[in-house]
Amino acid sequence: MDTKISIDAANKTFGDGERQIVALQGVDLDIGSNEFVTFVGASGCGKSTLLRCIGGLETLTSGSITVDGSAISGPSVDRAMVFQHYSLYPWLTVMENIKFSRLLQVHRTDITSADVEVASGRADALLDLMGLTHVRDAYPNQLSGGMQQRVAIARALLPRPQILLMDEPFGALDAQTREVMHDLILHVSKLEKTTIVFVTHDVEEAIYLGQRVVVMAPRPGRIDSIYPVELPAKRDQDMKLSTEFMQQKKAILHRIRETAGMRTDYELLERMTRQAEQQQ
Ligand SMILES: Nc1ncnc2c1ncn2[C@@H]1O[C@H](COP(=O)(O)OP(=O)(O)OP(=O)(O)O)[C@@H](O)[C@H]1O
Repeated sequence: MDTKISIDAANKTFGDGERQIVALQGVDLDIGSNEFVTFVGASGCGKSTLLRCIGGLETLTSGSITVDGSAISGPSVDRAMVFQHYSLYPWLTVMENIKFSRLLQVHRTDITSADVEVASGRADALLDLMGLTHVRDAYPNQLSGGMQQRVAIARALLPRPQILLMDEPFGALDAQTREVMHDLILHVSKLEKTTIVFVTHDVEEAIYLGQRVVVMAPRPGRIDSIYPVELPAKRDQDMKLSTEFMQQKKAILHRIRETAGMRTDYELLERMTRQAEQQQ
């Protein structure tokens, strides 16, 4: 595997003393070039923290994260981030939102008008790819949630990032739109050879998209287990109905529940219901 991102003994703590939270402890992972890795795990197991550290939005307490062998020292256009909430500028049109970061840079001396022209051509191509050409002059509040998220993805892809970091990007979308977005992002990752690190709560989504599913565990946040996905590279929605898919989904869900120490005490619930009925 040609390693793109190397995470080595990564630790991250927040606060100190009794209030100290170990968000990440001893995380080791190599992510390959053009690999699509998905992260799942119980709430608070450090998924977003790890993603933010790769994005350079947080710094590790100890350990290191390198990209192509160089330690990261902050955010970079090579590592674009997409979050659950679209964070588009409501006063800018779709096209202006996509080109916003480029427009901000026009005063930089190392950016030529030719660069801006290339970016404009790429913005047109991305609009087309995302099926947004017909709404290029619309404002965000005139778009559906799925369309807004497509604008946010096009904006992230404009500088041709080598790495795309996605934190529950489709969490707020309905099931049908989410399926469309899955096939779209798989298509983009192949076309652009982007390395994608994707955090989700949806195990089905994690298996469908990922070449590997990393299960994290909480308190302290750490990698619990890694599941290679054996599905054919060219995904098809019907694969979700296959026995292999179902079995892997079941195994991962089971593992997440175990790591979270979650247990539904049905007996207690039944006793409480009976007591309440007797008191009526
Ligand atoms: N800025 C911060 N200050 C203090 N604690 C933080 C901060 N960011 C995260 N944490 C804590 O670190 C732990 C890991 O949080 P993180 O958001 O990374 O988990 P997560 O797996 O993404 O959770 P979820 O699935 O609920 O989004 C949590 O206990 C959280 O409360």
